[in-house]
Amino acid sequence: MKWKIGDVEIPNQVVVAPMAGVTNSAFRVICKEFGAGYVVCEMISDRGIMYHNKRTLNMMNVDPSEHPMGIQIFGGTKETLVEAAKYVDEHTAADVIDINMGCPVNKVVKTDAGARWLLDPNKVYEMVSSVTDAVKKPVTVKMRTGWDDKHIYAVENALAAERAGASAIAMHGRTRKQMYTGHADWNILKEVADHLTIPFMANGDIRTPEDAKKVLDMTGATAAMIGRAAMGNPWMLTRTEHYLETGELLPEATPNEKIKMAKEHLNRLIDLKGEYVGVREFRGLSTYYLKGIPRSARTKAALVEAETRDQMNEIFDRFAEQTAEREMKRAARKQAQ
Ligand SMILES: Cc1cc2nc3c(=O)[nH]c(=O)nc-3n(C[C@H](O)[C@H](O)[C@H](O)COP(=O)(O)O)c2cc1C
Repeated sequence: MKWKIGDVEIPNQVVVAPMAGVTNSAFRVICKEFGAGYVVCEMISDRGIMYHNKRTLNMMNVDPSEHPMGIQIFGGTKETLVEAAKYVDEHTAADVIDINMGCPVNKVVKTDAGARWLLDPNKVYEMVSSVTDAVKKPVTVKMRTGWDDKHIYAVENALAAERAGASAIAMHGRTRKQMYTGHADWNILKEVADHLTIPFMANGDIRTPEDAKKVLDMTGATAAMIGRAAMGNPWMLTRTEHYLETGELLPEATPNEKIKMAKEHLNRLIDLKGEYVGVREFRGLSTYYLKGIPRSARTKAALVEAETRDQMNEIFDRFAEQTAEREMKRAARKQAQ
């Protein structure tokens, strides 16, 4: 099902959540190739943009195959967010500007950024309207449900952003205090979806294609925003898109497919950031590709210590051989029975 953020057409209901250290351009392109309708970059500091920090500006490079995509900014004051949004509007190829109102980490909320905004719907209105007034691209906001269970202003904050001219809202069904513990509360997401007239992306704990269908049916959200479940598993996006369209569940990727894709992801990250940084950033991501594959613990431990592309590739190749051998032995045993 197609939908729109402002005048930007999104071809389906599968959205990849912004994830720092994960949704850089290398991974976003992969997500697009695996069927995501819309992707959001990792959060980018408003001050980094204002001071033209080289690393920050590099984070905003957009590959032509990524569209439609959003660039997410975070910051603690209206003025700095407006300046950063204007920069994204005028100097980047992003289709959408997203404002982070969900980041729970101390370092961020201490500067009044991220989830700190959630404590005051009036401030949300004021800041979002200043941003929407200043830019041409559609503006969206990604929120959590509230600060803690005593300060849940999910509906108020979402409506404030809508009144302020936001073109869509995404909401993670946890409070700031929860961080990543407990469960995402899809009931609150339903309440928000019931009140909004602009498109709404439901987020939190969508782990399978069936979960995506369930959250869409239950909340009436426009799209399902998927974060952790896509890490090391872009097939989750293809499978979800296909399931939502047809009701048919495609098979999961085989270990061999996963290893091949991991190597491809590593190559693309190195193309983007060079071998030294690419390998180090891929250490943490590499293990997600092996999640759920039996006897991968030692391989994971080796990957997080690898120093070069060749070392990583050798580790992956050795593991692929071992897995294939085990598979052959199992098949032979089965035939002998
Ligand atoms: C490693 C990681 C980095 C994240 N970085 C961001 C970020 O930069 N901006 C943001 O709005 N949310 C960020 N999030 C939150 C996700 O976008 C999402 O809201 C959360 O993971 C819940 O969705 P999930 O259950 O599908 O993972 C991050 C989450 C993870 C796991």
